[in-house]
Amino acid sequence: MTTPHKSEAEMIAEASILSKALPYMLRYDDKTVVVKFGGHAMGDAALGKAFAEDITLLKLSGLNPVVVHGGGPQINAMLSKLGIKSEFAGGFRITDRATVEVVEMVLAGSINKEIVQTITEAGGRAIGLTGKDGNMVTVARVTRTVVDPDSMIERVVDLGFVGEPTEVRTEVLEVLKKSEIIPVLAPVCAGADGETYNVNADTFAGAIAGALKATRLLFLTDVPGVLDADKNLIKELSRAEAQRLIDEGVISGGMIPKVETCFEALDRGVEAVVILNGKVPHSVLLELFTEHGAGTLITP
Ligand SMILES: Nc1ncnc2c1ncn2[C@@H]1O[C@H](COP(=O)(O)OP(=O)(O)O)[C@@H](O)[C@H]1O
Ligand SMILES: CC(=O)N[C@@H](CCC(=O)OP(=O)(O)O)C(=O)O
Repeated sequence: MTTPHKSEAEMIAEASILSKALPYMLRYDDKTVVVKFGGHAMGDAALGKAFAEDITLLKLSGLNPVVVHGGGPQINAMLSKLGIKSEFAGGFRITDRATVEVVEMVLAGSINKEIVQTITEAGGRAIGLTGKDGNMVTVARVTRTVVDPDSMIERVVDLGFVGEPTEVRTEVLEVLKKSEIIPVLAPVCAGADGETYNVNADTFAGAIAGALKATRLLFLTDVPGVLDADKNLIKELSRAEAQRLIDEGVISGGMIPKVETCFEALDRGVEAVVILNGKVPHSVLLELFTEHGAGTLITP
């Protein structure tokens, strides 16, 4: 392949674009950014490669990126292949013993290692871990209260082996921060009862970002951000508006734990959270290293 000849003006224009990243690199130098890569944003090899390149570039630029991944659609595909039925309540998968085994296999086994490998191919160094490793995240069993938007009747749902982080130990992540290695975390954790728990990846990312007092928590999903009833992007979302949209059913499904996590993470000391479209190539770089902030910004 031959590189097309470029004029001096074109080369200067390229250098000028690169130099525009400098103020952002200085702003985020040594800062922790937790990036949650949702299962809906994955699936396309080119997008995965662009994501891995962005994460590698962040680490080499002096930031401390921590990747948390989901894999809901991939778990669905494996469960249906195995003939196991699955249901959600309030955005959380109702998880019996057979399901939690599949969740661990898909998240910690295939998806985690695939992301690690893609980062390696991009020139970075990554290590795949779950909440169990280094006793990083312990969880307690949760139930979920679901409100029917038509009748407004509340019911409590037992979710089975679904956990909520109760304690986060950051030692391993602190060691990795000082190294060249990027942590890639799968939201599978142990409970104090010795059982394995399925943790929603958004909830897990929020707990990690809170414990690390991250400067930014980015949620990469498959929509431009939080949308209103007319499907328009909400550029900045307040706590009161989020609650109203959840109560009205405008925010539903997987967007509920995402939005709830945003506010919990801010309460724990995260500076700002952004929900953005991970289907846009290099969305992480665009969000952090350019002035083109996209998506829904959530600040205290
Ligand atoms: N108000 C809303 N704005 C945007 N997306 C919403 C809203 N309510 C529900 N959703 C759904 O939330 C989905 C994103 O959450 P989720 O399915 O958990 O994705 P991910 O795998 O990225 O975590 C969107 O694809 C959309 O279908
Ligand atoms: C309890 C619960 O719902 N766990 C999720 C874990 C994966 C996840 O959250 O993946 P996404 O980020 O792609 O949605 C699940 O079983 O689907």
